[in-house]
Amino acid sequence: MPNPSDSDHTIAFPILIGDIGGTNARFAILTDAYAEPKEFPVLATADFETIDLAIQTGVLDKTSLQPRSAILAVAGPIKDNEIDLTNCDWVIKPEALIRELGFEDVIVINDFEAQALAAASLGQEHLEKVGGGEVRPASSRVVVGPGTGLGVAGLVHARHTWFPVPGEGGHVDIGPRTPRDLELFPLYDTIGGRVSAEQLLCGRGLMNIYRAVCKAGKIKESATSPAEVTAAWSAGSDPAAVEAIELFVTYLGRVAGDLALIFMARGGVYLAGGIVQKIIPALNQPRFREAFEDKAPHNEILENIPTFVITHPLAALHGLAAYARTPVRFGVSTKGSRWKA
Ligand SMILES: Nc1ncnc2c1ncn2[C@@H]1O[C@H](COP(=O)(O)OP(=O)(O)OP(=O)(O)O)[C@@H](O)[C@H]1O
Repeated sequence: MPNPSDSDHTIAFPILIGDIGGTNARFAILTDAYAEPKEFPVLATADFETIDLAIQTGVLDKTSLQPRSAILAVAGPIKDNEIDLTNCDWVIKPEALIRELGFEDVIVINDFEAQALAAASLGQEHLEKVGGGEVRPASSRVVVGPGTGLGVAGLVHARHTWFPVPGEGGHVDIGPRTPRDLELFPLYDTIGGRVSAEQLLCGRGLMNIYRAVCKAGKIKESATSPAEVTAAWSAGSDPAAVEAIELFVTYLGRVAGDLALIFMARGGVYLAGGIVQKIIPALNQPRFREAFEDKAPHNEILENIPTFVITHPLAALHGLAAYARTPVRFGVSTKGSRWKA
């Protein structure tokens, strides 16, 4: 049974931290609050039948350290004793991890909650600023990450503590705003009859935009994957790919601006995930910030909110490590998501 309370703020070292994505799982062990995490090679989730096997083979067999606790960030709803991951076949069974792998304490959190912890703890060297505005240190922040899906989390500062606010913000509606949008929106694939932000702002979403641009211009599609669209944009070899990336950053600016308004994120908006790291020059063109700031009557608020690309390659693990070192700094709720031996 998951522990019903979240009043216990001690997590015993060594602590295994893990970021379990749809495609990749990344693990590290923290031996104490001061040491750098010992990282292990990134594992492809498809290579292991279960997470237990991945932890045993990819981590425990490679070290003499026996972690006492585990903190795992996962994409998927955390409920019950069996946690189904959204984009891969693994099912996390914390009680089995305790029984079979010798953990005393297992905490499972949402993957974007981990990204929010990263946004609270990453230094300037892991952030690339896009546009103007300055961070107000104790103000709310927002993390938006186009990846396999569109992840969103808020980060609220109160009582000297950072509270991550996980949610399903990637599924908000996005509507047409320009004459070009009015041509393209009817061509976008919908979900349940609507264009949600995630329909446009993730790997699959980039393809959705690309296909619509090709269809509108009666152009033959040449790119067949998001990576091919960004490669063709970067090389300037396919005008449809160039427009698709321009629209992608415009829509990202629009949604990021909305989220900044919702959280009054004067502490900044942090763009996470693999895709944004590949399109930083496009984000630096004026259209991303123009869309972000185009929020009458509140343009001025948005002009003063900074936006950053998170460039740390293992940002979620970094966030988990910060939490593992000093859990009291973060108001992470473990109610119903913590299991003890
Ligand atoms: N070069 C690229 N340009 C644009 N999109 C890409 C590129 N390479 C991969 N993608 C797309 O990025 C998405 C994956 O995003 P990301 O790397 O952030 O992973 P994730 O959702 O966090 O999951 P995981 O951690 O398991 O990889 C996929 O849709 C993929 O097609």
